[in-house]
Amino acid sequence: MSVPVTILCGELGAGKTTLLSRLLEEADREIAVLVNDVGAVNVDADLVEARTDLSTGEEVLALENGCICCSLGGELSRSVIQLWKEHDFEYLVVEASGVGEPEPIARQFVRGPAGGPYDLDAVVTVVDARRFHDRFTAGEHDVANSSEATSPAETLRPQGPDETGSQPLENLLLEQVEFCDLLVVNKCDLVSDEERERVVSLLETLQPRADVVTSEYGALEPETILDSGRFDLEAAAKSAGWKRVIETDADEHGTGETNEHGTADPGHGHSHGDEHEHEHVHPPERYGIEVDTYHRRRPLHPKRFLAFLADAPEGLIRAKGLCWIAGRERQAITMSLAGTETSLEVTGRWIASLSEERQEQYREQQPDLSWDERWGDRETRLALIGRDVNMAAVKSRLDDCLLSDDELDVEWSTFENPTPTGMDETTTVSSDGE
Ligand SMILES: Nc1nc2c(ncn2[C@@H]2O[C@H](COP(=O)(O)OP(=O)(O)OP(=O)(O)O)[C@@H](O)[C@H]2O)c(=O)[nH]1
Repeated sequence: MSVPVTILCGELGAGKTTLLSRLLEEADREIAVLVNDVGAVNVDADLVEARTDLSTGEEVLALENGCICCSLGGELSRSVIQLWKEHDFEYLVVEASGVGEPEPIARQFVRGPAGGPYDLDAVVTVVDARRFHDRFTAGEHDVANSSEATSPAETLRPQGPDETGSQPLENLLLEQVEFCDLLVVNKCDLVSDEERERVVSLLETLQPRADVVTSEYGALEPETILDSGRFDLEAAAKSAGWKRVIETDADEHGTGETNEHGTADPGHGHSHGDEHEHEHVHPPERYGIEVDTYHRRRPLHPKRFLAFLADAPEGLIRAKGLCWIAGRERQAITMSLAGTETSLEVTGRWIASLSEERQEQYREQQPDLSWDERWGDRETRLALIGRDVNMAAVKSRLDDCLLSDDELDVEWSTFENPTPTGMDETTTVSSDGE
């Protein structure tokens, strides 16, 4: 029988090790642990080992070569298969590095060789309630003095992949939230009841599919974490709140031409009574959290768009989707804004930039593909999630970034354009003035 696995994610210091130590103390079964910590390999392993009854401690295995997600190709699978062959245990917990993306790790247990002996039970993300609150839901008075506008030149940071991947930290944090089955809001002793509720509410918007539990020092019943049977790769891959918002928008407003600028302004894609409604989706007015979409079929001016990102509206917590930037007629660029950081990454190619023949092939395969006579599939379609933010003003500022009629007629390649060109290339922009 395959061994169930729980993957434990969360930012550095969120309380993963604390939770795990309690789990090992309280669970009445043999649990093996795979620990991986960037730059501090073994520290956690020692800690966990010291707190468990395992006589040899051998069941705690540390990946020596750094980040799980960077050595995914082989080492993770090899390690867990070796562990399974050489030891006798009933459950495996993988404590993922605080900077890893959970999805590739999860895939190893579903599609990779580790899928044989193991069965992924759940991906659990631990959130530091205090830090999450301060980072993403701070009220106006908290952020008032951090809003000095900075020029894009000062804040642009082109990045390549390094040991933390190519993503800014806040983006990774939200990706860990958006790809999981259970969210543990830890360190609740450090927030007020209202702050806690605000965090929970925001998490439910960012990730409507996950269950949310709160804790202090990771004090949870083992059964909350283990044997939940929650994991479903397809559902997890589609579950991020921003993806649902975009899908609902596309479903409701179709794919065809809309009004001036090709605007498909959907209002709120998640209102109650909507047939696309899912469990946990809550009224937008709760704690001032709002969800909206932005859809235009007109390119963004690179410089104005970057200036907007460098001075992003304070209440905008999450914005994600594809953008069409003038001068990048081939590159479909994914914009991912998380808190004060935005990454722009080339994640594909517009079909409209392919040969006629290939375009036809693609369009036959995707009959629902949104297609414009003039621009093909090029468009900007973003999900917007914010708190106490004037969404109409956000969209109006985005509209100011679109090319004017006059600009549509000039050569777009003459625009100064620091946005990425190559596949997987990323440019990051920070709006916190750092
Ligand atoms: N106040 C408070 N402190 C906590 C809580 N949970 C954990 N801590 C403390 O926070 C610090 C970090 O906790 P860890 O469990 O090591 O966090 P981690 O997520 O494993 O951190 P990394 O291994 O660095 O990724 C430790 O000093 C813990 O004692 C909590 O609920 N409240």
